Amino acid sequence: MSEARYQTHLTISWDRLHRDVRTLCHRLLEAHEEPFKGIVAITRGGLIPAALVARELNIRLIDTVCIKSYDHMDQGGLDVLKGVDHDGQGWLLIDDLVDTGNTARAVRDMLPNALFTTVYAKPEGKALVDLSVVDVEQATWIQFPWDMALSYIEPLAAQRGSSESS
Ligand SMILES: O=P(O)(O)OC[C@H]1O[C@H](OP(=O)(O)OP(=O)(O)O)[C@H](O)[C@@H]1O
Ligand code: HPA
Ligand SMILES: [Mg+2]
Repeated sequence: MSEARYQTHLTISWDRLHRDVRTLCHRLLEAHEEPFKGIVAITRGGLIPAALVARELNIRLIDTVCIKSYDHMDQGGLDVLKGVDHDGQGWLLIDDLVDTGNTARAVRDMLPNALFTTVYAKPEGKALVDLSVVDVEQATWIQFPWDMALSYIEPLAAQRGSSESS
């Protein structure tokens, strides 16, 4: 599957991401009194939310499941590079988003007893996670801040001038 299935973009700034992760942390603290044994971050996208959650929930033990599914917008087969040696009981599992749910399904099988959270969730995968913060439409591509850079843009009047002269 590729780019063609995405019709719109949702651009997430660092500020927005930080706010959405803090909302996730509030919900975790409200629902779970027992401290987590640690965090399992799903690389690479889960690493940044995992660091922010670790700070808010005062968690020092962080492990990873290393898995790759997409090459930019092109979805390929799942490539699991590293797992963990437990079933997730008492652990918090974190990814940036769930889209088709392919990654979530594979990681669920590896850690069936972890509490699985993502910051963003699309409908096809949402039921696979225990907790997510922001619902995003299936046909929307989420642009994360680590995949973007600030760049110069022409003033509107100059853009109009160039379109009128062409
Ligand atoms: O629900 P799915 O359709 O499986 O898509 C979601 C997964 O895809 C992305 O990871 P990706 O494989 O692009 O690797 P990355 O985290 O290293 O960017 C994202 O970080 C999720 O892990
Ligand atoms: O919408 C998305 N944005 C970034 N990475 C992704 N990997 C799967 N879906 C997405
Ligand atoms: Mg990922």
